[in-house]
Amino acid sequence: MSENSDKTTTADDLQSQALFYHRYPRAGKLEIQAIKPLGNQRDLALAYSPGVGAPCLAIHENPGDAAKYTSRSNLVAVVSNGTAVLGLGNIGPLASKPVMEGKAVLFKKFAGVDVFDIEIDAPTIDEMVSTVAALEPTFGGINLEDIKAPECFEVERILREKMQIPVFHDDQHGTAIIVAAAILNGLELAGKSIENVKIVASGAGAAALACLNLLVSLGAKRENIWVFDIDGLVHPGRETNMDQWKAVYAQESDAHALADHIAGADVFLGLSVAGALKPALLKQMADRPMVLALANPVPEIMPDLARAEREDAMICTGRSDFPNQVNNVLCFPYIFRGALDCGARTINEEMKMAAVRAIAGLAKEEVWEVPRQATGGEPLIFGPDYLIPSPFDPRLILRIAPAVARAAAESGVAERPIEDYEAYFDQLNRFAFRSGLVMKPVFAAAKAAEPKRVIFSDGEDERVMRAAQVLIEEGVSKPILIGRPNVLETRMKRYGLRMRLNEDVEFINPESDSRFREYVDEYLAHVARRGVTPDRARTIVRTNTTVIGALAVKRGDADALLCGVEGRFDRHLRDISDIIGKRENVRDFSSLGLLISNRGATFFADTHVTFCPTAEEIAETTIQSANAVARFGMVPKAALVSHSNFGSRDSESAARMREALAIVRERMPDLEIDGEMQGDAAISEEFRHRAMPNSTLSGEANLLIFPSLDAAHITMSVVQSMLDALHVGPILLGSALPAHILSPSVTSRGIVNMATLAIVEADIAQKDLREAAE
Ligand SMILES: NC(=O)C1=CN([C@@H]2O[C@H](COP(=O)(O)OP(=O)(O)OC[C@H]3O[C@@H](n4cnc5c(N)ncnc54)[C@H](OP(=O)(O)O)[C@@H]3O)[C@@H](O)[C@H]2O)C=CC1
Ligand SMILES: CC(=O)C(=O)O
Ligand SMILES: [Mg+2]
Repeated sequence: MSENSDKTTTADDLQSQALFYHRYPRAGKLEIQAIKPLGNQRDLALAYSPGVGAPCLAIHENPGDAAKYTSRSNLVAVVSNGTAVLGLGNIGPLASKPVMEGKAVLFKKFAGVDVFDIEIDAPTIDEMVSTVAALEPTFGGINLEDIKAPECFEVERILREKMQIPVFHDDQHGTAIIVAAAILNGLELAGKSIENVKIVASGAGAAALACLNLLVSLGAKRENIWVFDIDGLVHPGRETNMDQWKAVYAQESDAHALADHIAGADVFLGLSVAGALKPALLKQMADRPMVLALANPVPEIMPDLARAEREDAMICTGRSDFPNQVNNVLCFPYIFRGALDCGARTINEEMKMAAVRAIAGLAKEEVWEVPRQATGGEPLIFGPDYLIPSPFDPRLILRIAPAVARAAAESGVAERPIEDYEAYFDQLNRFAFRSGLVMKPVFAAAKAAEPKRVIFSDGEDERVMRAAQVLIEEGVSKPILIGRPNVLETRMKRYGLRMRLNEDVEFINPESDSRFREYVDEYLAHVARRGVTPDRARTIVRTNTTVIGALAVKRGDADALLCGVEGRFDRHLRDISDIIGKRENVRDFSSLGLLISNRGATFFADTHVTFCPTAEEIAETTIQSANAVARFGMVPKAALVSHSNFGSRDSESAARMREALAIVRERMPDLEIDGEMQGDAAISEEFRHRAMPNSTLSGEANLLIFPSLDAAHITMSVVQSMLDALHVGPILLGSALPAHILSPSVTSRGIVNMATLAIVEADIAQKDLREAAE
């Protein structure tokens, strides 16, 4: 089978999967949701007549109040007349709807911006302008989409003049911003200057001309730019298919084919149609050429064909299945986020330039938490295959939105300039990383903590190494990696990490460490009477990195241990138990899982250790869990959950939960707790009060204690999947010194969270020890 037929099969698969994706389980990609309660007569009276009259009159008196009382300031219209839909051409407004719904989803997911997609049957400039201008009362901004050139230029110009809210033609300016960022970074790598490069553009439409205009304002020379459309070279005196916007780039020549002018080009900019660049032409381009084949969904040249012709080319497409996705999705959600948040009246040149700089700069920062599919699994390090950030980089919003809002304020177009950029950054950070709010007090405590040394058993794992880099940069921890130094060095280089062995990060080499003999002796002291011979102990201490890490913590060479990225939970727990042991007065270990979702933070116990705990063990887990919850700066509210609701069943497990409640009440009288109760009663006070009006638990429980490991683990994993929640944990409870067993699916961010928590635990443990000694 040839390479081409493989591609065809893949393309066919994608088409049918895309149809399925759009059709099931419900047609389309989005819905509208209410964000205020509407559960009773009172709510109805507030949301609708008569209450709704109050905000209406307030807005009538002061139109600015629309930002306070309606969704307008977070609402954007994605408007298309369907005349240039992707590279599919003039397929009309109805057929454009999947693209516009798609843009709406991207706005929402990537930047929290609400969108109504509006497909209008308005093929002329006048129809388009009068329809869109009339929408101003509804929206905080207008994103024009897939409107063909040259009409789009006039539509946008007139609307910008008429409207007091941002009007932004995404295919022009969103594309131009990303293209500019990619080209600036690519030229930097090639050691070329924008003033000198030759640019050949295929396409003279909305996207291509806007890109060229922005490149010119960044220093590119008009005389170095050659533009081609359906009729070939845009040149003076051409009578057909010309307009004033193309004419700006007209170049004198008798030869009118792209093939006549590609020689020596440093940049090919394709914003036209599939297959517009013939592979053989690449041979004539300059050294280290940039090939931006950005037509969607099929580019001007497929990257594998381009690569086959030119090893040294830097290749970008608009697609997510190749490296360097130059697509306006990297821009439009965030430029609108920044513009809406400061009440910008427009999106001006200063704001666009701020976005270019923010995106170009982000590509040079270290990457530590971005899905790899986008680059086919290759490491994301600034270079020819990583000129711009991945669309999934959560930092895009953090870099672009504040830069845009600041530029809006400085250029005088912000109605509500951001007053506190630090608070604004925190707000965006919470959106980008849902764990932000919950983890904030833990990070603050870890930064202030004295003990800093977290030892990582899986020191050679990429996620661990990336997490170590972040921990160093954030000043949270001084990581110790268990790993072979040559492997660590090679991987640091491969992942583009700045940390240096022995300078920023210590290591223990399992194959050779001067402390080996002492570690073996220490290990034997713990396990000699359990059938472990000295020979076996030597082998274990050389090969089992959890044992090495636990020994380091036990001996005071490290303050906390993180292990478990590979291997089974119970085996890691056995090693921790053998070497570090249990805290005084604790019968057994247990574990706590934290889920963070849009609904907030909820803890689940015991998710990993004891299959069917006794009442005594449940009580112990509850008390330890409540103390752990308090470390997050939260007041624990515990529910002992069961199939039984306050004595409604007399089963063995319900009785165990009741017994556990009595023990906890005696040992920790201040804890807000009740049970046994069903899951819905734990979450809803209303349900709880129906069964138990005098419950000693108020509001929503944030700590759910289960009667069995099965129940805890299954509930947590189902809730996590259904709510798309972030998991922090498992948090090991009962260890004499801080140690946690990560799960094999943990992310770098998850490791950072757990290491931070371990530092705080180490700090508390060491303070307790000092107090006890005084
Ligand atoms: N990656 C990204 O982020 C983006 C990609 N795009 C892609 O860019 C392309 C153009 O979009 P847009 O500018 O909005 O559309 P327009 O309709 O405004 O422009 C299309 C341009 O392509 C030209 N063209 C058509 N066929 C050929 C050909 N065979 N050879 C050379 N030029 C040709 C047209 O020529 P003529 O002027 O003679 O009609 C026109 O200038 C689309 O494929 C779109 O998907 C667009 C925006 C963003
Ligand atoms: C990406 C985009 O907006 C387009 O291809 O039209
Ligand atoms: Mg588009």
